[in-house]
Amino acid sequence: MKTTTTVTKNQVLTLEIIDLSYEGLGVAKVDGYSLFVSNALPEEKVEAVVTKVGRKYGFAKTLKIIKKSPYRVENFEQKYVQTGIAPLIHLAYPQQLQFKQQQVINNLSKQGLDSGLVQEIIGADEQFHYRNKAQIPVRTVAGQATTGFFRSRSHDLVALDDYLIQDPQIDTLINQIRDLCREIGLKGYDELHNRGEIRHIMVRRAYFTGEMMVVLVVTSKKTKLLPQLLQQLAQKPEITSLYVNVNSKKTNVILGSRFELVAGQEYITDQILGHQFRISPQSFYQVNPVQTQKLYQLALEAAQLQGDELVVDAYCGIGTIGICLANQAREVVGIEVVEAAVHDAQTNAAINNVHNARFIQGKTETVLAQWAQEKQAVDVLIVDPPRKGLDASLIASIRALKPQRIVYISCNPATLARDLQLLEADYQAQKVTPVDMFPLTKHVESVIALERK
Ligand SMILES: C[S@@+](CC[C@H](N)C(=O)[O-])C[C@H]1O[C@@H](n2cnc3c(N)ncnc32)[C@H](O)[C@@H]1O
Repeated sequence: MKTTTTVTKNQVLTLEIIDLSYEGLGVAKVDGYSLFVSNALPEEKVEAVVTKVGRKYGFAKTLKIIKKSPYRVENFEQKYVQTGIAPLIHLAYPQQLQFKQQQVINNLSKQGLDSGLVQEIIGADEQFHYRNKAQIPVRTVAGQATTGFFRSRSHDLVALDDYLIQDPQIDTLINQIRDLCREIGLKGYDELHNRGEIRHIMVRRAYFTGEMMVVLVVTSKKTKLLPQLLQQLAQKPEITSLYVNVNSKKTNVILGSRFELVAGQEYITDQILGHQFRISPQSFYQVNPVQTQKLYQLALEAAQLQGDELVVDAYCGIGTIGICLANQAREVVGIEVVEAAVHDAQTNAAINNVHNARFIQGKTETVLAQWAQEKQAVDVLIVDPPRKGLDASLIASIRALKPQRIVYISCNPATLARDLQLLEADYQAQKVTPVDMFPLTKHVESVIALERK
């Protein structure tokens, strides 16, 4: 039951932060009411002065925190919160990390797992401008093509020039393409009437080589003014690869199924841990190139390879993890559902002189169910699934295949905890290491080593 109160205006209260809750804000309880304090850590004590007392029950209606916040939320930053680009911008970086670490701990605890396994989160050196990929909507605002981000849970475009977390060279290129659309008279997409010409601009920039890929998502290839834009972009030396993707459907899905190369190469090339990787427009590629190397290093350590193992790299994308560890294993088999990514993986093995890796196109759950039936031997299994985690049937196949070790790379602590709980009868988690791949957002990645009991 809530106790009603005794506070008076100007009274100084000491708020004891008991938890990090809503979007990483510290929670303190005063007279049974929750108060949220930014930039505070659990067990911290924060001084606050009562500025207004609620009339009905006399509780502290507004409080002013006396401790100065190390991070100010200024007006211009609100748009990065409203658009979901940087929902944690109100938190100083150590508090962001603490929030993310707590997410992993809370999810494990909820499933009755040992949260003591959670190691200190690996932070990033760069909080801003780290993303190597952007998919930016183009709409017509006040009669001209405008680029930006949608306000959360809406399709109202907030116009932006600086996207805060993207590579600044990507921002520059997007702004240049937007300006060219304005000059030429190309219109942004009108989703209500399924009209207009340019729907999205997708840009990827390879961090280590500087190569850039542009995909213009258009409503029709026959748009009269489109060739003018393509011609101008084809002359830009910084664009290594230029594609058009046609999406004529009335849908929220960004990309259509058809990609047409307009100029340059079919791919861009980047490097990870000294290996070269070609990336096609349809393929998944990690978005934070600096943190990716730390993530993969952890995965390689967790695999503890001796040189004679058959390693399955499930959900392998363009083959990055398998190729980075191939020289420590007998054989690597990658499994990936997207055909273009499998082709990239095969090419990537060849250009890195990796001869003991092969890649299968298919769903991990289907391929490994077949392997389980055939009683094929797997020594080490690496899984790096999308946010929904592992399919229930895949868990059953893993238990039948009995790999000695599993390395689980997860981008969603809730599905990770669910899956660890399902594997618990046969596998002991050794440690769980969170990695901050996406500073300023609520997302957290983790690497987990599991050993067969
Ligand atoms: C989180 S990404 C990881 C890719 C890669 N390990 C990396 O680090 O770049 C997940 C990948 O799994 C693929 N994928 C999604 N569902 C799949 C499934 N059921 N079976 C195999 N691959 C799948 C996606 O296309 C994507 O390439």
